Amino acid sequence: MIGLGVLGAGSYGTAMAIQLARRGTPTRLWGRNEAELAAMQQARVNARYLPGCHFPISLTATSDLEATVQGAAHVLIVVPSHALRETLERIAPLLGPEQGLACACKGLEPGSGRLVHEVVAHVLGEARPLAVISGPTFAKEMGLGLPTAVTVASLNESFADLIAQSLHGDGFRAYTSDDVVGVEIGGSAKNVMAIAVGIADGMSLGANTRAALITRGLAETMRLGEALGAKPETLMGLAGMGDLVLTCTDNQSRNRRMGLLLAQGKTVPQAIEEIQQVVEGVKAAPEVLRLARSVGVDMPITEQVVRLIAGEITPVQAVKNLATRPSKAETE
Ligand SMILES: NC(=O)C1=CN([C@@H]2O[C@H](COP(=O)(O)OP(=O)(O)OC[C@H]3O[C@@H](n4cnc5c(N)ncnc54)[C@H](OP(=O)(O)O)[C@@H]3O)[C@@H](O)[C@H]2O)C=CC1
Ligand SMILES: O=C(CO)COP(=O)(O)O
Repeated sequence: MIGLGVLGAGSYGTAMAIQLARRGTPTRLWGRNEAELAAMQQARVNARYLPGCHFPISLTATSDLEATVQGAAHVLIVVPSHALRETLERIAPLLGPEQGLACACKGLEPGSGRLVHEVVAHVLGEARPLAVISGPTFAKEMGLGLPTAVTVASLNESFADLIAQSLHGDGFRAYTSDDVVGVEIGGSAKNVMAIAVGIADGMSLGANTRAALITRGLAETMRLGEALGAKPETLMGLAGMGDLVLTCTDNQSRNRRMGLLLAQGKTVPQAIEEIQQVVEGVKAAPEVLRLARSVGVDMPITEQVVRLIAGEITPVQAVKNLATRPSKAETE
């Protein structure tokens, strides 16, 4: 049985490590806070980020990065997107040539707008196998072992299979794909849409508005995906529509909760302070919009979220701006 090293001991890194270990994969979970990781290893639970989800026997929590990377056949990175480059730079001197990387970060690099696979290529080159993992997967439900499905995408079919097989089983389904860009776009854009839907729900705009935003959010995500070479069926699948619906409709989503708090008149820093975990859509929104503009794609919902986050408009103005757009063909 191969061993995997999971980097990032927040809610999702912990849930991923639990699932791998549950399947019998010897798994080390690395986090940067020495005291917290020692406490986790002792208590067999991540009390801060994933309370109530107990560690299987083959899971070890540690703050020893070198041992985690060098003791693993392959490495799974589950830090927030803004910490991806720093994490890659830290592990670059530790990685062996045969080690593959999987990434479960849902976002774009702040500032550069690079997709996850582009950041990896920029730091480590393109020689080693790379997979990206995405889909409708709230950490808590995964950690509790409730049925869940994800997409594992890689241009290297056998690496996608290997990562999928390491996770698959016990009610957890891992599907494979070769559409890395589609999976990355789906995972990044849905967080922006969840902020939009949270705002609308926070303003009590009703179920019709929610359904319209989700559907038109999917339409603008698919336009962007198409322009970047993604397959439409990926964006209609788990990493697209699946995750969009999940994140937009359930209050486990931190992005949706951000929208709900913005609708109450809270500022972005106040909402982040209240949520206490990463809210990827805040940093992703301007990058998604910039990327869309660079390929000539119109993303009106994303644009309103960007302007609202920047403090340029209020939730009421954002709704008015969307509602007063001229009529057009639905499939345009
Ligand atoms: N939670 C979920 O349900 C899901 C999350 N994801 C994705 O997983 C990724 C991680 O999110 P999630 O686990 O939820 O976030 P959390 O906010 O739960 O945890 C973030 C973790 O990242 C760590 N971290 C932050 N910066 C660094 C850094 N520079 N170096 C090392 N570790 C760092 C934090 O450490 P510290 O505590 O020391 O600050 C913390 O352990 C995101 O891209 C998210 O979109 C994907 C699917 C589901
Ligand atoms: O990506 C997620 C579920 O698939 C988690 O969404 P949030 O980051 O909005 O909590």
